[in-house]
Amino acid sequence: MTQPILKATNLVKRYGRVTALDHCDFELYPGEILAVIGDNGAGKSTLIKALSGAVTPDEGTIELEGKKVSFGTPLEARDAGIETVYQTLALSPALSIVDNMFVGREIRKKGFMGSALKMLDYPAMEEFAREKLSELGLMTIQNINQAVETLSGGQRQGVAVARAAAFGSKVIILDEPTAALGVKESRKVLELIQDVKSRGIPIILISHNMPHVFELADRIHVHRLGKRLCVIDPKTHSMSDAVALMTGAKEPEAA
Ligand SMILES: Nc1ncnc2c1ncn2[C@@H]1O[C@H](COP(=O)(O)OP(=O)(O)OP(=O)(O)O)[C@@H](O)[C@H]1O
Repeated sequence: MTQPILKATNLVKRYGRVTALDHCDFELYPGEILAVIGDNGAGKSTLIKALSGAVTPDEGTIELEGKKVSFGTPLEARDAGIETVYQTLALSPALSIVDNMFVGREIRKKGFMGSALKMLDYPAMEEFAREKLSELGLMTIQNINQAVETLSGGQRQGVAVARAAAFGSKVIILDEPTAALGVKESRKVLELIQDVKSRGIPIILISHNMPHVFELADRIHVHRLGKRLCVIDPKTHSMSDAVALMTGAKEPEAA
């Protein structure tokens, strides 16, 4: 079998007397969409935070492309090629689309103007943003200098996913990408996720929306009580199987 691109073994994370991750294993394979499902409080967010450098696990190991990694901050994970789009979108509403795409990694002008005066190369940034948005079919956004607060929820999510796809060279993590969206907007974001997958970037999708999970996922990681209970194939399991496993109404052997 191919090597996982991202793998975690025996992750433990405790918050006082709460064990949010209880010897949890995880694998993401190249090119796949892996959904992570689980009841409220099962530990999905903590798992994703551990994989993306937002929390440091107390025990366990994480490997990216077969190499052990230990991220002290989300920035370190990002630099290693893991991009996360959080449910509470980390976009700055008052800034433009271009500015949001480049926050923290702006392109400087070449030579002295860039290195000493720290002047930004706006034309280059605009060109890059336009290219990335149009690659993902997001060019219905007319003006990339418009403030993000003037966009619809779906368009905002689109910008956040495009940013992740533009910079996330190895793994993209999407935390509830359709949670706040209407039917039409969700549809666009689902298509966008398929587009990102077709570019060969593997995706971890955390979602409570079973129809969306079953539409997109190649495999489904079922999380219960702080650990991976099982991985199911959406082609051979039903949504009610998944929910029963998630809630403990059913055990994996009987699934
Ligand atoms: N910063 C924290 N401090 C204390 N306890 C925490 C913290 N973060 C998470 N927990 C606890 O860890 C457990 C797992 O939480 P987590 O948010 O990972 O679950 P989840 O599966 O993502 O839930 P949801 O679907 O509701 O978002 C919960 O009992 C939660 O209360």
